[in-house]
Amino acid sequence: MKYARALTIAGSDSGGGAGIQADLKTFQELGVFGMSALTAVTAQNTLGVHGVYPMSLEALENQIDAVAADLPPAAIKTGMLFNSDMIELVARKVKEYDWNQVVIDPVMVAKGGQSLLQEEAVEALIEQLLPLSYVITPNLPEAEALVGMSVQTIEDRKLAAKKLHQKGARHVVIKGGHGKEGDQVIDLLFDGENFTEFESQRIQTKHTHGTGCTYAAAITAEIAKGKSVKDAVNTAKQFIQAAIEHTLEFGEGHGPTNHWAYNEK
Ligand SMILES: Nc1ncnc2c1ncn2[C@@H]1O[C@H](COP(=O)(O)OP(=O)(O)O)[C@@H](O)[C@H]1O
Ligand SMILES: Cc1ncc(COP(=O)(O)O)c(N)n1
Repeated sequence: MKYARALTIAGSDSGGGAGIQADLKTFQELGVFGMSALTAVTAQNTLGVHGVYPMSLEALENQIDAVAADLPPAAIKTGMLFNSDMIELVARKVKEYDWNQVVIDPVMVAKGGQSLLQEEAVEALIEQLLPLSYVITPNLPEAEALVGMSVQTIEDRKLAAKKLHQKGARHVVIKGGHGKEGDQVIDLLFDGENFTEFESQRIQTKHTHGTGCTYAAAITAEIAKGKSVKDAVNTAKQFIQAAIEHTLEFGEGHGPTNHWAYNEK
C-alpha cells in the first residue's frame, strides 16, 4: 500500500497528551494514516485523571470490525485496555484478523497515579496478549508488575526482558524514563537473542505526560511502514527526545510532549 495505516486500540485523553490523541498525532507526524478504536473515555488534564468511562464491549468490537473490514491496518498499537474482558476481546480480534504486527503498550497507571488497568487484568494481559505481541513496551513499574521482580538496574532489565520474551513477546522494549541512571535515559531492546541499548540525555522536566504512549506509537508507525523493530525503536527514541526537549509547557501539572518537534528540527 502506498501509505501505511495503523490502528490504535486505547483510551481517550481529553487533555490531548496521551491515549489515542497522542497516538494519532504521532502516526500523522510519521506519515502514517491513523485509526482508533476507543476502549474508554477519560476526563483528564495535566493534573490527573478526573474520571474513567469505559466503552461497552460491543462498542469496542464494532469499532475494530469496522476498521478491519474496510481499512485493514499494517500495524496495531494497544494502550489503555481497562479490564480483562477488553483484553480477551482484543486478543480474540487479533487472532480473528491474523494481525501479527501488534505493539502492546501495557498501560497500567497514569503519571498522576490513577489506575488505568484493573488489578485483575494484569494476568489476562500476560496470558492472552503477550503471546500475540510483536513488541511490548513496558516502563519500569509495568515491567515489575508483569514479571514480579524489581526492575531497576540494566541487569534487572535484561532479566525482565528475557522473562517477557519467554512469556511470548517477540520483541521487548524496557523503557527507561523512570530509571535512576543519573543524566542518561537508557531504553533496552531485546529481540530474543541480542540486546540493544538506546541512550539519550535525561531532560529535567515535569512535562512528560504521554511519553510512553507517544514512544510506542512512533514504534508502531515505523513498523507499519515496514521498518525493522530496531530501526523503529531508533526513530521513536529520536521522536520522543525531540518531543520532550521542545516542551510546550502547557498546564499546571505534567504537561504534554510536543508531537511536531521531530519534524521541525
Ligand atoms: N526526562 C526524560 N528525558 C528524556 N527522555 C525521556 C524522559 N522521560 C521519558 N523519556 C523517554 O520517553 C520514553 C517513555 O517514558 P517512560 O517514562 O519510560 O514511560 P511511560 O511514559 O510509559 O511511563 C522513555 O523510554 C524515554 O525514551
Ligand atoms: C487514556 C490514557 N492512556 C494512557 C495514559 C498513560 O500516559 P503515559 O504515557 O504518560 O504513561 C494516560 N495518561 N491516559
